[in-house]
Amino acid sequence: MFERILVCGYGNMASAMVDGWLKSGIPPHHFTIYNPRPKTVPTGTRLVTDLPPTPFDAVVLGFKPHMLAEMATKIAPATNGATVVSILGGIDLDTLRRAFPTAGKVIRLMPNLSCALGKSPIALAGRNLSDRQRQAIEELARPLGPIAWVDEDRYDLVTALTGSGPAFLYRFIDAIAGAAHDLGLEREDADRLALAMVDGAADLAAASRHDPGALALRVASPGGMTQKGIDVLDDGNALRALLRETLTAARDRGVELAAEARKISR
Ligand SMILES: NC(=O)C1=CN([C@@H]2O[C@H](COP(=O)(O)OP(=O)(O)OC[C@H]3O[C@@H](n4cnc5c(N)ncnc54)[C@H](O)[C@@H]3O)[C@@H](O)[C@H]2O)C=CC1
Ligand SMILES: O=C(O)[C@@H]1CCC=N1
Repeated sequence: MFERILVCGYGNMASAMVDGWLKSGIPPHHFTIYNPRPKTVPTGTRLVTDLPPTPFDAVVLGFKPHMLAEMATKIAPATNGATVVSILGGIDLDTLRRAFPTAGKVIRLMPNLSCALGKSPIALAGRNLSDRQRQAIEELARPLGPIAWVDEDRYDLVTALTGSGPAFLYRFIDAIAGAAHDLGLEREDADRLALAMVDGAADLAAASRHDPGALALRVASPGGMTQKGIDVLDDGNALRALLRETLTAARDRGVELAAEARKISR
């Protein structure tokens, strides 16, 4: 169990994680938040703009990948013997280990913004972990959403699907509402209706014993309206091909980020 947790970099993602942890009942005094620019942090957590000399059980890396080299030097003392938990897109375990040679274990943890609700899929990767270490990581990750240990060779793909995925889905919601507006709905009404539709449809799919492919068929009456729309999405496998391209581009950027970080950390 990690009790002294340092969160380095407190932006969109790290703050969503802290919100999720606090909502799950972890006491706020477990968290020290290190951000050079003062921020509003949840009551009971400690905000520092200089690193304290006290030891930590876990250090969460919540800054941008390109800052790794600079941050590794800066926060090295805090990582001594601690478990380093990285949410940095693309950055692999070897690079993290080189950046934090005195850390206990280094772990990759890929969340998304739904952490704040405890509903983010959490991808984990780490090496040579004892059962106890694995358990401690899982205990930290579980309040944020359902966890999955992932082989590192698939980690960037999983990141594209679950870490970047909300952005793709938000674009879809925006696009379907925009399309309805183009065709005559007030934009505000289209936005509200599209979001409510996605909310209900996702809840239903999560609760259903049918997979989304089968659910689509339950919506589409033969010869009806929905099927005509599905035919457009399916024409030439258009939607699937577009999403394959989308995931490939995101995944491959992870490979580039890793290569850039390797150059710097040598
Ligand atoms: N935004 C998202 O949905 C997801 C982001 N990630 C990862 O999370 C990390 C952070 O991304 P975001 O939260 O989106 O970025 P962000 O820009 O919102 O947050 C970065 C934070 O780092 C802070 N920072 C800047 N210089 C610093 C320094 N010298 N020391 C400590 N903190 C410093 C900034 O003030 C800011 O609060 C990235 O590595 C990204 O790959 C991973 C999964 C999803
Ligand atoms: O865009 C990024 O690089 C990060 C990784 C997954 C989501 N945000």
